[in-house]
Amino acid sequence: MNPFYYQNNELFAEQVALRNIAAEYGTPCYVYSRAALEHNLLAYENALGDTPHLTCYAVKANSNLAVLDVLARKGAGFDIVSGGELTRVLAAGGKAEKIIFSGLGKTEAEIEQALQAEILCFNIESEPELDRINAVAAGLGVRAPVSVRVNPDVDAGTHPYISTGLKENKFGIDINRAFAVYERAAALDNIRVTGIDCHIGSQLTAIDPYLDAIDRVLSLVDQLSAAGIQLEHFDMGGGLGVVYHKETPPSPQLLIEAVKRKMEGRNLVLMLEPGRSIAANAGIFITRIEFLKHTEHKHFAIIDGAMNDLLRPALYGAWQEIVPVSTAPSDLRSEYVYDVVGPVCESGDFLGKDRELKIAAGDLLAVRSAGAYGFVMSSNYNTRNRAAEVMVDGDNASLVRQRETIDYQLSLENVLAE
Ligand SMILES: Cc1ncc(COP(=O)(O)O)c(C=O)c1O
Ligand SMILES: N[C@@H](CCCC[NH3+])C(=O)O
Repeated sequence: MNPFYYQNNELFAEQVALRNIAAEYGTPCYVYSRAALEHNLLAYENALGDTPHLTCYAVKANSNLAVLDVLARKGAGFDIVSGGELTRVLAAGGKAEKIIFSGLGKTEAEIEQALQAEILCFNIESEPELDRINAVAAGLGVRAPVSVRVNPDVDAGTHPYISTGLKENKFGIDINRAFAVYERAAALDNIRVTGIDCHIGSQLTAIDPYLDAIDRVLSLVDQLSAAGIQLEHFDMGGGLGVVYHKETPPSPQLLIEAVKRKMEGRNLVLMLEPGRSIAANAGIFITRIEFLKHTEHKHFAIIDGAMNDLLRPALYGAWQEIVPVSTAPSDLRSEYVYDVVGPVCESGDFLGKDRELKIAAGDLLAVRSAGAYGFVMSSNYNTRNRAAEVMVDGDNASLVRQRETIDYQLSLENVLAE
């Protein structure tokens, strides 16, 4: 499903022209489609069918309250990595019993907050973390439900910065060490061992790395079972890729069918942590061209959006499609191969390089597939206000996060008394 389409030379989000959103809420601005979010979650739910499962949306991909609310209403669980994300999910109506807590640096306060909320499970990533959770649970007089995130040493075949399942990565517990950790965990008074987890990376475009990882993890599940440690769930993580450019990722359906075959005959609830594959193509980023700058060597489109708004191109050299919001014929537009750059004082501040565009100053551009790891990775670099976020639902557009103001930014800071 693509909720962003052209009609009469105008780019729409569902039934709302992006030009109207820009006029009302200004630019730069993120726009999300409710229907696409729901559709993307349902793709997993339909593929899982009556398999016992829980789809836990990875909140880090896009944590806007309206996004969480839309997914919670459709029954999603949530994968969180901080106390802040826990607060967001609960504020958006997510159910504590459908929350799993991932991440490798959980603080005592975060653990306590999650235990008090009675979340479903902690995915632990180290032995000191296990001990910390045990101690905090003891202080509260409860048993903490725990699953070990195993690092299966599988190459996910993705960008090195977002590959997580190799032994040199900081994530998870080495699969060769995991058995001993389970034995220790099972013996702790305030820990209840409930599951096993692995997440090997993000933007995966092939099924095989998942299946390799699952084989390794299931063989550990069998060893544990033989030793009397019975697990209730297997969490396969997230990571399924989307189409940004020429990638050909499998659909959730294909992936889930292959995973279900591996899981056949096992009495394990299947858990998932998809982020990007739910949010990325449900969002678009709109920005206005301030100036066109033509030099002897290059043509630049200087826009009002920047790396502080959408970091992926600068951080990973990521390619995201950039299209004009209006394609109406106009003699004012000049056609060149442009670098689309922001006003931030860094040469790495670009949203796209070498893009063939027919544009004029004042035009709006849209960056596709920006719903995941877009706004959430934005910053105030260069004292820029973070962008507005808008959600479209049919023919209605609502502001779901107001543009920051300079007063707001300065209100967080103080000067010394003298
Ligand atoms: C533990 C964990 N779960 C889930 C995700 C979500 O990944 P993705 O957005 O690629 O589906 C991530 C990010 O890679 C993660 O680190
Ligand atoms: N931030 C990354 C994905 C990180 C995945 C988190 N574990 C991206 O934009 O592609």
